[in-house]
Amino acid sequence: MKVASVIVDVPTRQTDRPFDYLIPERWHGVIQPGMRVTVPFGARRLQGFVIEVKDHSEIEQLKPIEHVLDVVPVLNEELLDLGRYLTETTLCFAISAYQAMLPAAMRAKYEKVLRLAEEERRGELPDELKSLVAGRTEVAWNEVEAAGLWRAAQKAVQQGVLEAVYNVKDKAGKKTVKSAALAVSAEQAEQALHSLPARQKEVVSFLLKRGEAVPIAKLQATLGISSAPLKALVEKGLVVVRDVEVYRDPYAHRTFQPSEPLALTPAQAQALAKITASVRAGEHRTFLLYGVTGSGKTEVYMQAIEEVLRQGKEAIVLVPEISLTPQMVERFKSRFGPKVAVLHSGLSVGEKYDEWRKIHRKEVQLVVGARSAVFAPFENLGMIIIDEEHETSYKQEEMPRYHARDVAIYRARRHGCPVVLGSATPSLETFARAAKGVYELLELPERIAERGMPDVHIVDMREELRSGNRSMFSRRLLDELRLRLERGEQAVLFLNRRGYSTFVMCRGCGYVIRCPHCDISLTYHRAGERMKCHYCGHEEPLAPRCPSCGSEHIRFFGTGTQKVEEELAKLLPTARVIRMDVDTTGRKGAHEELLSRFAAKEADILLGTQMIAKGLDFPDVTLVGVLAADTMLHLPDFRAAEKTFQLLTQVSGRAGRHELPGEVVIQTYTPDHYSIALAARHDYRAFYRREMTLRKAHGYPPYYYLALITAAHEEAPAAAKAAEKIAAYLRKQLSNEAVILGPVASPIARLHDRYRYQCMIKYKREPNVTAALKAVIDRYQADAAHGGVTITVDTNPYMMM
Ligand SMILES: Nc1ncnc2c1ncn2[C@@H]1O[C@H](COP(=O)(O)OP(=O)(O)OP(=O)(O)O)[C@@H](O)[C@H]1O
Ligand SMILES: [Zn+2]
Ligand SMILES: [Zn+2]
Repeated sequence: MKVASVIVDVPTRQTDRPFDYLIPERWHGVIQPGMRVTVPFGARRLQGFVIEVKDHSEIEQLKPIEHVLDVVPVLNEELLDLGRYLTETTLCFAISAYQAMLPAAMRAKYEKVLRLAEEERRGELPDELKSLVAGRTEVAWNEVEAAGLWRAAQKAVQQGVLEAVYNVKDKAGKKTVKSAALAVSAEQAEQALHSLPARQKEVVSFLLKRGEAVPIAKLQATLGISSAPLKALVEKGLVVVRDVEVYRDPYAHRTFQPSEPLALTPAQAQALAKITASVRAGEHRTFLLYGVTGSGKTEVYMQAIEEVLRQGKEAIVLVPEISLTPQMVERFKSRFGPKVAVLHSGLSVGEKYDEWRKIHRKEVQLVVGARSAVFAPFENLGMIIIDEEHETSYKQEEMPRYHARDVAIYRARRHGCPVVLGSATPSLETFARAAKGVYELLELPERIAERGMPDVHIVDMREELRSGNRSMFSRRLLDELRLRLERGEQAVLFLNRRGYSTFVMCRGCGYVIRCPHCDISLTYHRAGERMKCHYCGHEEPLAPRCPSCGSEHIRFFGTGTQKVEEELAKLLPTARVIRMDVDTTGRKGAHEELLSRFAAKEADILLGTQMIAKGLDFPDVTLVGVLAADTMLHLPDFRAAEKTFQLLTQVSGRAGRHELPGEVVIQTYTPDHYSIALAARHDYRAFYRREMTLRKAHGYPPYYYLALITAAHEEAPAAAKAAEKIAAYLRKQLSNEAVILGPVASPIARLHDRYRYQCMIKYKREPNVTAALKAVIDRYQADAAHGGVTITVDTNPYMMM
């Protein structure tokens, strides 16, 4: 008897375990762990992943597997284990973990076919398949299944004669081109040659030389012929025209100048040597490459990757979605050409699937991609790089709530290879580990070519107000902008809109009202004119006057890019402005187009949000302006200061990266705040020390662990009651050292028509915590089934809302 353990595609607590199914005889030896199947489940038929194949089961009367969806496993053993690890550490359902590893196309509607890999290999097909395939290049999966040719097909796929392809129903793009190929054998074609007219002869010789189908457009262009000779050849039966699949290549219209490795600076060489030593030794290590902006981290990555490829291994480079700019992609494409696959959210479902398939079939050795690229199904990993490792987008905010850094380290340990975390502003967690020697610190303390860091001027907006300037532009920033226009140089203006507009700040003195217990900003609630702490529930009435200076200018903050653009048009009517925000970059390719217009100097000022903070490298940008440094500083989030420091440093880093020196103007109401003052001085270490002291004092990471539990329901009292019950239960289960805050209304108190309440656990050593949280999920999700309350648990929260 052969039995498969299957994780079915129903993300609920009750179904979150393997179910056993009988493997029918015809699939013995065919079904392997990591394949997807369909199985009967109650009255339904469900998809699922086979995670184990065994010889018997405790269960009697097993139902058989109905269909097999894959010809070869889509998840290898390592990824199956990784799924178990994610289930344990993030408390997700196993099915969510496995789904997260596959491209969306494999969850979408598709039609599966088996396709001949190359015409020449038709002869290698086993006889029974040969007659089924007959003259075709592909056959539907159902046909193979109906003919009972399972095993033969699987073997042919493993030998590379056939390929299993999911034809995704994708509107985004054509995936075939009309191509011409010889319809007869090479000998027959050569014999026919001398009886052909000149033009036709050229075509046949060309096809003979190429030995494969050639797109018709290309054929005609290369030979400079009309369609007539082709038509004639088709009529003679010497040539066939057919649709040939091409990968949807989002970069097809681009040509990449090949780039050569640069001669490294001593600091770069030293960092590289450490990394490559670890690659060659095949040992797992985690490096922190801490290099100031413009210090040449990318060059170190690229040369380290070269070593990995020389070893015959593969590499993954993770880049935050937001900095996966055409510029960044270009650098890797130029260096590594067709060896690179690129994965990011701008690709259509079909394009992503094509890139994934290149990896699965080992046609590429390098992946550059956003968070989920960490699951790239390489089997011989030689290195994983995480660029801008401090970015919070590496944490997924839905199930499985994984952090790419943890997944990278898990995989690298398994493959015996290094992880390289790179940043100019490492996260506190990471720098603390490097300081303790858990990670190895590699430093690039200076910019390339002895270029200095840009001069940063802090402008006190309270002073502007006092001098009667009510504009969102300070006099200093406006003067600097004018100067750039005169000199024909470029400027980048940054407006942070991720900020919340509900903190309460005095425009007179910059004072922001904070929770006395948690050291985070209080949030303003219009109902009842109150201010609340979203960690511990502390609340107080809205102050009519500033508690610090007595001013009545206590107001709420926040303005949009569009308003800034309008004001710019008034103040600097001759300036050509490109605005980049969610509104102007929604269309596919818009992002790229706007940036290339700026690069071509079709504009003087690039005005934008987060999306312009990173990865950009323009030679003529000599001024960076930050319009409101405070917005992020006062998020109700204990990482607000860290995020502010990182953002200011990254934005400033866009200035003066080439010959021309750069200047930065930061406008703020709180010029003395350490995160702003230290960012202006480019002093990461001082910031690190200062922030660590505060984290320790208030019991936050990296000194403490956090877990966030959120209960949501259409009715507020139901959500609140569930959160209360959970808090009470956790207080009983955990030791006195664990602090359980709340329940309180979440900062985003209502989402998708559901009210949200949360509790936060702060703990240091709490062996019981995973079990307790699992129990919470079990108990309250069972309740939820009738009550409608949903519980989410985040064991390493980054979104504190
Ligand atoms: N060894 C080198 N010699 C000459 N130029 C170099 C060298 N290394 C890097 N560069 C160039 O220096 C510039 C800055 O490098 P890069 O963009 O890699 O910096 P970075 O550390 O990634 O910066 P950021 O963190 O701001 O993105 C690039 O234009 C790059 O081509
Ligand atoms: Zn004040
Ligand atoms: Zn509080």
